Amino acid sequence: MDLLSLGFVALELRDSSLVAEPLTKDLEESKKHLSNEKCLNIITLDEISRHDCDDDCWIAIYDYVYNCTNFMKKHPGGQEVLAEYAGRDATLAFIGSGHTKVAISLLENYLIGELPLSERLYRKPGGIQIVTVH
Ligand code: HEM
Repeated sequence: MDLLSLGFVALELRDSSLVAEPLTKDLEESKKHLSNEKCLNIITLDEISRHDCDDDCWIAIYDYVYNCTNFMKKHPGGQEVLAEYAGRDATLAFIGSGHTKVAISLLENYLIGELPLSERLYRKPGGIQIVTVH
C-alpha cells in the first residue's frame, strides 16, 4: 500500500468532520487576509526538495509551503517527525496526527509560499477533496 492509500485509510478511521474538515476550513480562514495583499510566492516541489535537513526544513501542507527550520526544535511532536518530512509533502501526516486549531494557526508563522497550480493536489479544481473522503 502506498503512502497516499495509507493516508486515506487513516482518514477513514477518523471522523472527517472532526479532523479533515476543520483543517481545510481553518487553513482557508487563516489565509483570507492574504487575498487583499500581495500574492504568495510560487514554490515548486523541486525547490522544496532542496530544503530537506535539520538546519533547512521546508514542507508542504495542503499545497502551502512552510519553512519549519526554526520550529523543528520547538515542535511538541518532536523534531524527528518534522525531519522525516523535510523537503516533502506532509499534508496527510499533519492531518493524521490530529493537530488542534492551535497547531493550524501556528502554521501561518512559517508560511513562505504555495505550490504552482500544476503541482497542487488539494486546492485545485478537480483535485483531491479530503473532506469528501469517507
Ligand atoms: C509546521 C508544521 C507543524 C506544526 C506547526 C505543528 C504543530 C504541533 C503542535 C502545536 C502540536 C501540539 C498539539 C496540538 O496543538 O495539535 C503538535 C503535536 C504533534 N505533531 Fe505537529 N506540527 C507540525 C507538523 C507535524 C508533522 C509533519 C507531523 C508528522 C507526523 C507532526 C506530528 C505531530 C505529533 C505526532 C504530535 C503529537 C505529540 C503528542 O501528543 O505527544 N506534526 N504539532
